[in-house]
Amino acid sequence: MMRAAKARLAGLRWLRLGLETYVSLPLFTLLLLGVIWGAGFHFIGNDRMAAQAAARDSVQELMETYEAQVVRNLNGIDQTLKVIKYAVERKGASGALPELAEQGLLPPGVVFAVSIADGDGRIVASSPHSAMHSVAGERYFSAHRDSRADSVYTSETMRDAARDEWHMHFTRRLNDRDGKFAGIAILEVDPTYFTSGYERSRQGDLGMVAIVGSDSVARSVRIGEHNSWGQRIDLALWRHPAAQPWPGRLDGVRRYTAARTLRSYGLTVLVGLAETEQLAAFEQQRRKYLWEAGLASAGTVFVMALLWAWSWQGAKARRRIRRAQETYAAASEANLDAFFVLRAVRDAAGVIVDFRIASANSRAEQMTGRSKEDLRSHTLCQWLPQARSNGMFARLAQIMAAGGTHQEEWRNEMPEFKAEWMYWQIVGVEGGLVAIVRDISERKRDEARIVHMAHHDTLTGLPNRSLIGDRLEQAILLAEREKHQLLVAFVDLDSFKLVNDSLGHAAGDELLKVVAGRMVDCLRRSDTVGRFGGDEFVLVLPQPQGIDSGGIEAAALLEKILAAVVRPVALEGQEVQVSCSIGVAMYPRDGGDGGTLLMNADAAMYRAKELGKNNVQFYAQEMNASLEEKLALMEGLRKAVDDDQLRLVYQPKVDLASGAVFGVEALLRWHHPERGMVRPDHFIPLAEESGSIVAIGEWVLREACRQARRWQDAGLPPMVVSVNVSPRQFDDRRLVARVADALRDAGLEARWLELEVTESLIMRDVQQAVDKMRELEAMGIALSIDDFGTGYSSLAALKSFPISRLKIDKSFVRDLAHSPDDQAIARAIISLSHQLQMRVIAEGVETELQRAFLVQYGCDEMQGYLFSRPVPPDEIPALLAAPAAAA
Ligand SMILES: Nc1nc2c(ncn2[C@@H]2O[C@H](COP(=O)(O)O[C@H]3[C@@H](O)[C@H](n4cnc5c(=O)[nH]c(N)nc54)O[C@@H]3COP(=O)(O)O)[C@@H](O)[C@H]2O)c(=O)[nH]1
Repeated sequence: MMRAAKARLAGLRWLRLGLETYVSLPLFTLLLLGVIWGAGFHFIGNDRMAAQAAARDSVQELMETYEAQVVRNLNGIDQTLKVIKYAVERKGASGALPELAEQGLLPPGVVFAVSIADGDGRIVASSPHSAMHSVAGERYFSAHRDSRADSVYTSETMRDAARDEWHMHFTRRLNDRDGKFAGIAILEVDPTYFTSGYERSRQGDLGMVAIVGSDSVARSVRIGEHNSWGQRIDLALWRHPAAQPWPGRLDGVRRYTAARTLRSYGLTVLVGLAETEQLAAFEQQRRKYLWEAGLASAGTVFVMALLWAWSWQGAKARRRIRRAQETYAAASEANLDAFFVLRAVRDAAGVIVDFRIASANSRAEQMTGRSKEDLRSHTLCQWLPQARSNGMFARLAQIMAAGGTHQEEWRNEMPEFKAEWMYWQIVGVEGGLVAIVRDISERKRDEARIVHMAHHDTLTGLPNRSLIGDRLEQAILLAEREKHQLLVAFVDLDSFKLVNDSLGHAAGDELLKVVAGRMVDCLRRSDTVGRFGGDEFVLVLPQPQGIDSGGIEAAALLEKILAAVVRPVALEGQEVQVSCSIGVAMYPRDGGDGGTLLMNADAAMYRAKELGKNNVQFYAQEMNASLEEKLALMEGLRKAVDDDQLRLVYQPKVDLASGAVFGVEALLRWHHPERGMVRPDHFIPLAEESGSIVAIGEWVLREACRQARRWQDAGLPPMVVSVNVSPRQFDDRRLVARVADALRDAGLEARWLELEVTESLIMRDVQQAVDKMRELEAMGIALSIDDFGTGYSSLAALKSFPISRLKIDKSFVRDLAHSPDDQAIARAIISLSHQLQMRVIAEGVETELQRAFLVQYGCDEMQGYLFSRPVPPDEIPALLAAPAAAA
């Protein structure tokens, strides 16, 4: 089966190949050439046979004529000899010739010479007269003498003593009355006499006539104008002439020949016509035929070559098109785009009136919900009637006229296509168009999403910094044109960091979303609220109501925002409360451009923070001074370490049970060259913000370790030195290495160093904090939690930390004597610490009441002005030497 199918396919392929003009044309050309040359050679053959037949007829005809002429001549000669014989026998030799001459019976002497020889061979009479001589030695004489035959003897062509010219002798025997030999009558004839009838017009230049004796010696031969004699001619060859010409030995020329024997004279007459001359006309005709066939062949080949080249180009083009079609079909089927091949439908005037759908691929079926057959059975405007009204048809017709490739994107409103956004590429092709159509709805949605994301904050969905800038610029332009004012407010959440650090980022994010929603609810649609970054928001209020009348309404709106933000938010199962500080700048009063307005609103916001947070401040010029101050401090901090402006003071830590100092906390001081002493509260947050805390923290660590070593070297009892570690320091990947370096360089054992980290710091990323703290613990370093109670530590998390000490924040200690809440908190922390097998220390202990309360509830240690303020290192030995504080 398979083989049969293969054979059928191969047959079809050959048939198709055969039908290709570029293949059949050469075959047809060969056939035509065959016909031309076949016909040519056929005609030539016919003409050759006719020419040969004619030549043979001519030679026969010539034979007849020449034979008759020769016979006539010979008969005349014989007649003359007979007359002479009669006259001699009647009158005797001397009287015969004059009488014959007188009677006019002698032939003309120009051609013939007549003589009579007696029985001894002596010439006894002659005409014209010749010298007496003897012919007794001649063969013709002896032949008659020896034979009684009464016949003519023909001699060879010869010359003799009597006559110098070549001549033939025709002789007859003379008898006396008794019948005895009495001599001979001789008639000498010029041999050319027998060939003088040669007609050049009939026989040509190479025709031949000859007479030959029975001895095969030629008596007279004429070929063209040339006469000769004496040659030996093989009469056997001549007597059986072939139908075809043959080359004679005389000159090698091929001739048609004929021969007749004249028995009574012992002669044979020969005629020959040269083949070249007889067939000359035919040869000319043959050449003409060959030329004609050659020309016809060249013409045919030329025309066919042109046709072949044209057809080859056509076949190549068709092959290219077929391959392109196959490629197109395969590609279009595999393509994710829909393909439509459209053929222009034109009216009688050639104007495009519609497009026929010539083909479509599978994707087109999916996109339109119609089968390919269904699509193909429609024109474009039958299928999409609205194509005429929505400009689609006109556009296609225009592209058809312009040619080339066109691409466009458009929002689809035609229900026939299942796509919201579409892209098409239209390519003009011969007689129509190819439309490649793609559903780009998804891409458009992505683009819109990306544009939205580029201009909106992903967390809150509010405009981001870039869009806020745009909106602000737009609002400024509008305000400038309309001569209105514009309000720009910088909103910063208070204590947001605390929430973020303690409850984690997810809770912080949730808080930001809630706060953002509340602010949006407070504003008009024409206002903008955007997230500037972190916990900072910006409000843009074009044409704020009431600004002109003292800003009462705008202020009320901002107060409303303050109130909305401060409302508690439920996060992680607990209620969290944050406030916000708002700074306001007005256009055009506080700035003419967006950058200035934002900067001034930011300065106002900082003033709001300084003034206790949770309030609104309108920008005043002097506010920028504090901003400048902040920048100046940051710049100064960067140089503080190198310029040796930092110092450490140490505050003792006292064991409540023994009253002994067991350790000190290192506290940083900055001796500013111009400002004097700057408190850590002022510069630590700036150092943290600018990143210089890492270098400063390392200096503190090294200096504290060196100081502890100095004290030990000075003979003081070894004690633990506590160093505060800020969040940024703690996040430093090299913290552990830095600590190890500081200990090694100072020569201090790790057990004399304690690191204090805040509760909020370690609760940001519990696992990372645990890992790092375990590394430090492994080195032998103690860890304590500073400011405990201000954050949101979970019991489970606390248990996982390698902490040896909790420090009750001084905010709970301050009112410990009077505040039942603080007392409860302090008691709870003390109890919790002990349950977790940790020691607990209270900071900020200033009074005996506070100390007494702490002692009563089991607090282990204390730190505060009650025992000592932070002091320079050289004062520590004296404090250690003082009597132990009363328990
Ligand atoms: N990361 C670092 N933080 C540091 C470093 N040095 C200090 N700090 C932190 O700065 C904050 C302010 O410190 P400071 O002004 O030194 O105040 C400390 C004490 O002077 C003060 N204190 C001590 N006893 C009392 C008291 O009885 N009453 C009272 N009103 N204040 C008192 O408390 C501060 C110590 O607090 P704490 O660290 O929580 O123990 C402060 O937060 C420092 O931590 C540093 O090198 N690195």
